[in-house]
Amino acid sequence: MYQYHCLNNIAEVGLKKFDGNYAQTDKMEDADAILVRSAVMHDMEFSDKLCVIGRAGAGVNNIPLGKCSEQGIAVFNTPGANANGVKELVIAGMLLAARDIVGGMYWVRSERQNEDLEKMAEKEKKRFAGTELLGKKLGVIGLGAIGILVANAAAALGMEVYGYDPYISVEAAWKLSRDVKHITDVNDIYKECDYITIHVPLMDSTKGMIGADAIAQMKPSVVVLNLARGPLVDQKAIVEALKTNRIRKYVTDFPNSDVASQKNAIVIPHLGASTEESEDNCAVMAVKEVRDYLENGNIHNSVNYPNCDMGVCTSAMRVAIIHRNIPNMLAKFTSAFGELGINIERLTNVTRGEYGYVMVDLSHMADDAEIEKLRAIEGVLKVRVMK
Ligand SMILES: NC(=O)C1=CN([C@@H]2O[C@H](COP(=O)(O)OP(=O)(O)OC[C@H]3O[C@@H](n4cnc5c(N)ncnc54)[C@H](O)[C@@H]3O)[C@@H](O)[C@H]2O)C=CC1
Ligand SMILES: O=C(O)C(=O)COP(=O)(O)O
Repeated sequence: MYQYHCLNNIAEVGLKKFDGNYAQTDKMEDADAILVRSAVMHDMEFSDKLCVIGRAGAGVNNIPLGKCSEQGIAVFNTPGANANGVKELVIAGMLLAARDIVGGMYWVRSERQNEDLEKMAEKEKKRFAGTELLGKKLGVIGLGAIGILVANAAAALGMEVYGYDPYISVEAAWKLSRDVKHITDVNDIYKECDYITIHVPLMDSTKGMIGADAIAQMKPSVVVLNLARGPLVDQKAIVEALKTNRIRKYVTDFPNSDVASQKNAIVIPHLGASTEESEDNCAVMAVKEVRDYLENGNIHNSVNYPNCDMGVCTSAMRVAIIHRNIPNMLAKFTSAFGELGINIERLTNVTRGEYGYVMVDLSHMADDAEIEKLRAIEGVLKVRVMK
């Protein structure tokens, strides 16, 4: 029986994918698996029992990846599962910035008892007028699951789309509309575009990517959209730009009081992935990944360990070993099984950066004392047994 713990609300349709071999626990220390959305895990301690963290979503900056890797805990996310939800909010964000729709709605509400409302609206509407998206230049920084959908949708709306992503995957490039102009210098986006939207993960290398230098190059009429993570945009620089009308609008999904206090900020309470569809997609995908890892040792969409798939185990026993990616590890494992007189029927060894992962299907069961011998090998971080 496996136990899982939820740090956030995870959609029911996903939790239902756990079968009778799983029970939910309120105690994190008892869990084999944790499911999480945006709860910040950096100060949490993890028990030796914990094997896997499933992030029902894309961003993993709330999870201490280094600590997890060192403790042999696999971390998964759900690539693309909420991308459409975010894309739709980005399009909504551009439309909300183009005309003062919200200001206009508040004005109507404030005058709702006025008998002359209909007539007054025709007089006052010029205060809320704006521009159209058609023909405007949109710069998309980061062409992953979300950036691609935004770029393609904007192109379909008649925008001239500039796309920048020096690390774009081949699969992503295939999905991109041929109308999107390939930009190799992000400064061209800053200089040329009427709308700029960022869709990169928050990492040390991307923190503050849009800062005072980038803003200084932008047109004063620019709308900057950040539905990726607050700190990707230097908060001091953007507040200053809003205060001095150096930019037209800042649309963000990440509220803080400095930004929310600015007249030209459109601030949303992190709703990008908060649609029924995205929540369901993420939960189902996360539970599927967690189950395949716990039951079969297979790794798909991990953000800290290499992918590995040996299907379902048909041998007497499967052993999965997370280890440091240093010389001679595989030889140590195979000779350990040899000394125990256990035949290896199938073996996969994959590595990613500092870590390696070995799965072996064995001809007969090893006992606990024999498995302990594997755990004692220097460089081994975690050993799991699946029968
Ligand atoms: N507001 C919300 O509710 C949501 C926000 N997000 C945020 O959006 C981010 C992106 O999500 P996805 O598109 O699903 O991720 P993804 O991993 O599919 O795409 C990220 C893209 O950024 C690119 N990239 C990385 N560094 C870059 C750089 N320095 N310059 C340009 N491109 C760079 C990568 O090559 C990749 O193509 C997430 O990491 C998360 O922080 C994601 C989902 C929901
Ligand atoms: O998937 C992401 O990166 C998100 O930001 C969505 O976060 P949430 O699951 O809505 O707390």
